[in-house]
Amino acid sequence: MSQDAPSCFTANISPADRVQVLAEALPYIQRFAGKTIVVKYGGAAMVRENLRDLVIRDIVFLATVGIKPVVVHGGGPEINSWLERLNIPVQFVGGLRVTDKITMEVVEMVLAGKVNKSIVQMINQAGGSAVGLCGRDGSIIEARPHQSAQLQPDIGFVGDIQSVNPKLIQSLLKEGHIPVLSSVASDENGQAYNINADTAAGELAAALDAEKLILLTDTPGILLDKDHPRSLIRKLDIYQARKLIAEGVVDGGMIPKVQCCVRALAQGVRAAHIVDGRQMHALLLEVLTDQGIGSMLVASELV
Ligand SMILES: Nc1ncnc2c1ncn2[C@@H]1O[C@H](COP(=O)(O)OP(=O)(O)O)[C@@H](O)[C@H]1O
Ligand SMILES: CC(=O)N[C@@H](CCC(=O)OP(=O)(O)O)C(=O)O
Repeated sequence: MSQDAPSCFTANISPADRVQVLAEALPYIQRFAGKTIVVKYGGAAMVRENLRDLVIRDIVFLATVGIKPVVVHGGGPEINSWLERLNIPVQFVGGLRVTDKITMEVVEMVLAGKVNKSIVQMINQAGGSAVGLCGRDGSIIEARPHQSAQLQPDIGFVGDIQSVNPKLIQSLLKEGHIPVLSSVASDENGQAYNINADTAAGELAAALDAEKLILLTDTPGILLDKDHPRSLIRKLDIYQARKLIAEGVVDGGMIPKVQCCVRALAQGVRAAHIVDGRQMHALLLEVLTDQGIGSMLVASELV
């Protein structure tokens, strides 16, 4: 066994058990083969090296068995670190980065450049065929100023999504590539905008009529009490999700995640999942097991 072999093959399990594991995954592989799954890649799964390798391999695994993963990535911490190096202030309002002209340039260089290309390289090295894009490529995402920008003009070039044109992504999927998208987009005049990566993933999932939207993050999922990991809510529908936001149970960075799941579900995505990217093989556990992991949001509990 080579040193690079996936951990599930170097773990101390017998060949018979390995075959058993694959046999149990088969019904899920058959169920999702040919279906699109949008993965928001961020949080610890992107920052910690050991987890990064596993997530990348999981993505390549899904593509290899005929499922169509589309990766939308974040990179907030990487942007922060470059802004600090350049002595540019880092500021957030309501979870969104205040993005003036120079910050926008750094955001684009970091997200569409460094982060995007390093994910592409890792996927290719793991045996997949990744194509890196940002919202500007093929006019995939058209942006407009964030809706609160009129009220808070100094939030700068933060964008909302005006429209999504999924054609380029669909042709890449057809050819067996793994699209990797950063959430930089432009408006009709070519002005660049910085869009929250969760929001971009949700809208893209809707435009692609995806089977699943999976958001990898740094918590077990949606918690009833965010300080108690055991208070995980396993399944909820749009109405319950909205209620949790209104009651303040869901706050901070979890708000845009839950909101983008709700919007994706309302537009026809079959299920949205908020899962713990710190857990090894979180993606495969979500897609290829009955119980899944994390929180699953559906349009209606009755479905
Ligand atoms: N009800 C909740 N359940 C889980 N996390 C919550 C909840 N409410 C607020 N949060 C916060 O949301 C954070 C996740 O959002 P964020 O840090 O923006 O994630 P990412 O960096 O993966 O995009 C959690 O670390 C937690 O502090
Ligand atoms: C408007 C806005 O805040 N954009 C985000 C885009 C990147 C992102 O969303 O990255 P994470 O998923 O790692 O947080 C930012 O500038 O940080």
